[in-house]
Amino acid sequence: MADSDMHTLEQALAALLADVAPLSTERVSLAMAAGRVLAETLTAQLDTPPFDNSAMDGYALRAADAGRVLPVSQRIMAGDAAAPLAANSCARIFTGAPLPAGADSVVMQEQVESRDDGVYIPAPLAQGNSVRTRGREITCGETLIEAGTRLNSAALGFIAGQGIAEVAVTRRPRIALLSTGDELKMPGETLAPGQIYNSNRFMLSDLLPRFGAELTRVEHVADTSQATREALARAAAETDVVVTTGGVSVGEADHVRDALEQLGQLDLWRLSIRPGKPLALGRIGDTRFVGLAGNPVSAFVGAWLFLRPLLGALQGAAAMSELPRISARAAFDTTTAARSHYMRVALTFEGGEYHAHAFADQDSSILRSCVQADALAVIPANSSVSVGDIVSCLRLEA
Ligand SMILES: Nc1nc2c(c(=O)[nH]1)N[C@H]1C(S)=C(S)[C@@H](COP(=O)(O)OP(=O)(O)OC[C@H]3O[C@@H](n4cnc5c(N)ncnc54)[C@H](O)[C@@H]3O)O[C@H]1N2
Ligand code: MOO
Repeated sequence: MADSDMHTLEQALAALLADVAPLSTERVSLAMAAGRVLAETLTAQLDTPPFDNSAMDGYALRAADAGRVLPVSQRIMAGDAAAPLAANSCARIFTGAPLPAGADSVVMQEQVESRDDGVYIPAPLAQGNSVRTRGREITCGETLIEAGTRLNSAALGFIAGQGIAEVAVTRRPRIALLSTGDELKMPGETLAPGQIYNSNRFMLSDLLPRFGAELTRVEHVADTSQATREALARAAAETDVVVTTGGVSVGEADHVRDALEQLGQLDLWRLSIRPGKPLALGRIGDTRFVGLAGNPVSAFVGAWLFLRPLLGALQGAAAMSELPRISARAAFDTTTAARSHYMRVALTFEGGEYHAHAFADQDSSILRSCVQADALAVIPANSSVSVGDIVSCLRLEA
């Protein structure tokens, strides 16, 4: 097959995402919602903060009363209900405590002088000083968080601040991870001559749940056409996405594409990208199929470039369709041929700009090149890059 038969990354992504609809929704308690994608737009149910309150430990008063000694008429802790402020007085108040009716400002305690008959509060004092007003963060009825947002730690806290205990989220995509290759053994087993350990299984078992997937089947498949076909059929029957590693190239033990074509359809094969050229996309019934190339770097990069957007689309998370992009100054030289190169780079920030440092050996079998990587520098096909050139980088953020 000629290089001209290869598909671009953009063509492959378009084919992969063309008809993906978000999965069904379920309600989960907020404690279980971390990393999930919101399936409803949440509306604020109350003003936060729900009442005017003090930003400081100090004294609450009418700003117009500053510049004299005021007796302390009450003491208000966070969690107390405050009585209205007595005329010509101030209230001892602590951070988060409600402002008493009649007060319009707070002075931190470091700025007052204690006297026998009260506290001297210096003038001038601005109305609203050190007061956090009701609804400053959000008011009842405003949009709290949009549907399609992946819930991060701050979002969970923000939602909790509204007293919301349960949210509707998209069901996690069920995924089967099948490794192929008779040369593979599990860590802990003894290697016979010619054998190696299964790296992809451990790498992807960690990575795919970070993209929101639930791994419901993880298994190894023997290199025969029958075993491959049976394993794909079993996996497709119970999952939303079947992912395989290895067996998609042109070797005599590469049975994955044949099995896929017998059970379903191959939508696209062979990409003009490095690493990951033999990547195969397809479907078995309603189940999506992604066949990652077996070289560990190819599987790693393929997961970031294809499985993250696919899992994002299945969860209704638009922001997952593309990795965040930054510009960086190359700290390496390179030249590409017919395939665009997704180089693994470590980013540093010096002199006001990012610098991309490429691991020296960028072969697709060298998983070590990914261990320190925090981005993929995208080098277009048939181009060259010299030290100091600006390159576009995709950040590896799940
Ligand atoms: N004649 C050709 N040969 C190859 C081509 C080609 O176009 N023509 N493409 C090369 C490229 S590029 C890649 S990438 C590989 C991918 O081939 P497969 O996807 O079929 O993968 P395998 O042959 O099964 O394995 C490739 C390599 O990776 C090792 N491997 C596989 N699985 C694992 C695992 N789970 N953990 C660790 N290592 C794994 C495997 O032992 C092989 O060394 O094909 C080239 N060949
Ligand atoms: O496409 Mo392969 O992943 O370069 O070695």
